[in-house]
Amino acid sequence: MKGIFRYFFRYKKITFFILFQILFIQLFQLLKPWPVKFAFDYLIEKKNLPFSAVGHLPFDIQLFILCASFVLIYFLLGAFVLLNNISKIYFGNAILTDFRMDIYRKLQKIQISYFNKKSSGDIIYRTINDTQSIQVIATKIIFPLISSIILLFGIFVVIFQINQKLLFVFFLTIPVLFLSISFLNNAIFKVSNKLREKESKLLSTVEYFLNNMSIVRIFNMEDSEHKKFQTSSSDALSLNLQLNIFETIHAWVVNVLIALGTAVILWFGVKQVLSNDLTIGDLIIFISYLESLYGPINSISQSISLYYESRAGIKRVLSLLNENELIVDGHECIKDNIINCIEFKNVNFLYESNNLLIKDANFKIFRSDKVALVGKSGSGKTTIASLLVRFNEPTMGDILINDKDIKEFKLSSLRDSICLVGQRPILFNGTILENIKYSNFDKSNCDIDEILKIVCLDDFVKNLPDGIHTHVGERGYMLSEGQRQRISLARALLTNAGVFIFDEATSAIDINTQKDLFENIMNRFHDKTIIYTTHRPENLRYSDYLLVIQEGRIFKTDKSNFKI
Ligand SMILES: Nc1ncnc2c1ncn2[C@@H]1O[C@H](COP(=O)(O)OP(=O)(O)OP(=O)(O)O)[C@@H](O)[C@H]1O
Repeated sequence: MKGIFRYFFRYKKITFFILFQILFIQLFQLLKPWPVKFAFDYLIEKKNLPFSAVGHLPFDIQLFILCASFVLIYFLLGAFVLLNNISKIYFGNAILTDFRMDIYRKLQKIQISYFNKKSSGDIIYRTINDTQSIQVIATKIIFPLISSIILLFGIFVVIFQINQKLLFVFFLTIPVLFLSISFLNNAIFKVSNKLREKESKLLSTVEYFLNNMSIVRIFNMEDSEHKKFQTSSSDALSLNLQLNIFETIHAWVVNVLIALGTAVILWFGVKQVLSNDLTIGDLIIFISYLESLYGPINSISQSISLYYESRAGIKRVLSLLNENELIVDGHECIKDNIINCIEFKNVNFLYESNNLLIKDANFKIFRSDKVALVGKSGSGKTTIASLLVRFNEPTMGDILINDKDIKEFKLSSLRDSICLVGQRPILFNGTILENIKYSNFDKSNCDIDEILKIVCLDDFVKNLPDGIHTHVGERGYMLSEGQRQRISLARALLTNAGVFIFDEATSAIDINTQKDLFENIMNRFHDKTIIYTTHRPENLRYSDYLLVIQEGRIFKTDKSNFKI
């Protein structure tokens, strides 16, 4: 929990402002029944009010002042509550935003392999839902708890001053009220937690169907998916019903308990009034305070349940924040994105709990080399590519860029200089142009038309009704896989990187187009270093030499000596 208090300290001023408002709100809460008390104990008894400033004024003026102060108390109370709510909403949202931003920044720094181990749903849930616990802790636990303690304390002080004999009734009422409310609150929390689980299950059922629609249809699983949805829906419905019943019972029990407490106060109070130990006005204050006991007691009981619930959420978020599979940023820049030499020095790599995948890799790649990285499926080609852009770190050994440890370079500079195009093209829901321009277009030496020609997309784009402004749909699904791959390539080639890595980036493109594409790229970018992985023998010819991965070992060989 300590980890979250620093977020509170960031907003010290507003925290004190809220505490100041709470103090005034509780003061006005305590003052609420007092004008009525003075009306009964003084004016109705034809006595002057016991305040020197107003006690000598005519009766009507005194009555008017009493009525006006009654209205004024409610007016000021409302104004402070309004101010307090606005401040709390601002405060809660500000710390929530900070908390989420820290998580998001952290996510951007964690090694990519971490995300392969975790479900993305879990990470999204932690980032969006679990983080809300900090807002709950601030606005629904800490501040209400402070308000309730102040109010309870104030009530005790006032009652103690008026009549100590009746204080025992309060002592009796509070534990009974607290235990009953806590019992019911617990039941409500349990049901509402279950309801939330069911609702999130409902959401994942729909999400699963949307993401896997074709598989569901191919294997005729519609009925089974529909059943899953139906079960979660009816579970959610019955839990909703239970929740409403519990909430109604809660209100009912609280009202009855307060009525019981009031009855006891009336019993003893009336007797004391008759024996002149208590005034009618004091009795009114007692009854009014008894009613206002419900608010703080309910709030304390809710705070306890909420605390346990939020603690679980906060723990989950903090475990993400404390994740140490971090990629630490360096300080150096790669001048003009020029990489003269990439060197692997005794590099070993293994994914957590797997066998050593890369064993003692030693090789150098020089500026403008064209390198084919080959090896059978699962041999570690993509892994080598991911090490070069620091998506993952070597388990042992060093990667040197221009004779310096890769870790010394700023990640942004490294990734400006080495551009990776992965196996699966990733497009956004936008136009072809927007997708291509996602890269650092302003720094490019090429223009869009030239790049479209290089990746053999010019004719295709020209024939589209909206040309380059055609929308590609969600994840680019309105295009073929080969077209998506070529847009991904165009996006990369528009950068001013010194090294391009194409990880089977043309695997879905037909052989003839692929040939033109490779030739175009090798001609236009002859001065750049190009590393590409491939399973197609005909692609080897574009390389100067091969890097072959075999059983974890990497060796350099001439393309004529190698057969895929
Ligand atoms: N995040 C991960 N966690 C654990 N193991 C992984 C992870 N990513 C890849 N692997 C394993 O590492 C090995 C190498 O994977 P990699 O993707 O580098 O192979 P590849 O040579 O590129 O294969 P392909 O030619 O099929 O694309 C595989 O056995 C794979 O199962």
